[in-house]
Amino acid sequence: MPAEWWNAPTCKGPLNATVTLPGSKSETARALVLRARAGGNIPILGALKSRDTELARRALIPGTSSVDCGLAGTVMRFVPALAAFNTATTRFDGDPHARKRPIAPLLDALERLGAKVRYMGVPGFLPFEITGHGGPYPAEVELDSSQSSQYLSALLLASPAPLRIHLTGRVPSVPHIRMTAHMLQSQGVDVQQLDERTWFTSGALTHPSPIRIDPDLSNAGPFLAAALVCGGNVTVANWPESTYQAGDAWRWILPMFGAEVSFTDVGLRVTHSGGRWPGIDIDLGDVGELAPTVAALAVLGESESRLRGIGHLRGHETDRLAALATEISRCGGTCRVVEDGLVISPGRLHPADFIAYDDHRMATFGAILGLALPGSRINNIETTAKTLPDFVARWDAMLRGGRSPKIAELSVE
Ligand SMILES: O=C(O)C1=C[C@@H](OP(=O)(O)O)[C@@H](O)[C@H](O)C1
Ligand SMILES: C=C(OP(=O)(O)O)C(=O)O
Repeated sequence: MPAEWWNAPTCKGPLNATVTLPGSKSETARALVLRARAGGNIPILGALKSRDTELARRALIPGTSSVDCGLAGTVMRFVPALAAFNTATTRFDGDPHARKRPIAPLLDALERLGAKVRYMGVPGFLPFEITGHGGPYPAEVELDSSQSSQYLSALLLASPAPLRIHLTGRVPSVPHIRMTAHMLQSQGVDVQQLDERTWFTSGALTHPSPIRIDPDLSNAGPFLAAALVCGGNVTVANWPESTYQAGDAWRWILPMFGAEVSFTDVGLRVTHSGGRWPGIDIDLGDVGELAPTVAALAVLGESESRLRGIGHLRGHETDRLAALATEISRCGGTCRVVEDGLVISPGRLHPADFIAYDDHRMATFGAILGLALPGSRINNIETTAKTLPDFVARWDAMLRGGRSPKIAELSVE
């Protein structure tokens, strides 16, 4: 456990802040894969630079034979799919917990498409080697998509040839699949959902075109949640009018906790009288990555909350259901893990030393609770750099009522 503990700041009064956020992790990961497929021939505007996206950039350098996935689901799912359609052998490994994240259903599908997979540790998990072949490839493949939407995104993003994908499980995180389809379509690929269980891609990128990345709306969550905990208002700048990001769901989730949400000239503004709201009953199956932030608000609620549809969070950066239950009880709340989610009840809350589990969203979960529980600390707050560099500076600026560190110009790469 890191020796460094971060003293989580508390609310000093109602907020009045504007927050700027860097680009979406999910959009950047897809853009980097598409650019690699186009031989580097796609300009990307406003890409995120964080641990996950730097790992993706390195993994996608032509000729790479050994890929460090870190703890990035996007790297450990998208890049093996690319490797299966190339003729070399590529080795994959990652952080200790990445070796526990599920991937076998995707690798099984890649084997059915002709790739050779050699597990070098526990079968079904990192580390492994993939040897691709130059085709021709089968035109259809079955995929068990129940554990992660990233398996289907990976096949759609990587396939160079027409492919029908038959899903044998329920797919979580549907907006992420739609984001994949939309970004492929913007490069001239014909991607269609043929029926509830079948997807089609035409494969070839026929019209490589520039990609613009919007701010990361999932990472907007903790900042917007602060407007509820402290009262006042927080505006996240440059909120897109239309988007496939999961975090756009904050617009309907936060009103369930009594927040007012509106668009201003600057972005999305969330206003709340502060500190009191009822528990909620919510299916987060489409937007599971928002669950830790929703859970933090549920802990502070005045009645029971149920977070449903998120059994697959057991395979995220950590087993998030177990981690949330442990951390909620650490600060005096009550949390029961059920098959598809969490039941959170009010308790006598007190400050706590929250553990981040190398999970950016568990770290920000602790930061939200820290606002309300003076004296709380979080170990390894730096783990937020997985998707949000400068989290602490942005959090402090928000609490001071200022603007976040400026993102001067959206860089083009
Ligand atoms: O494709 C993506 O960019 C992602 C898909 C989702 O994964 P799961 O479907 O595994 O939850 C999401 O939770 C993750 O943060 C990012
Ligand atoms: C599940 C997440 O990430 P990953 O892309 O590593 O799966 C997340 O960011 O909440």
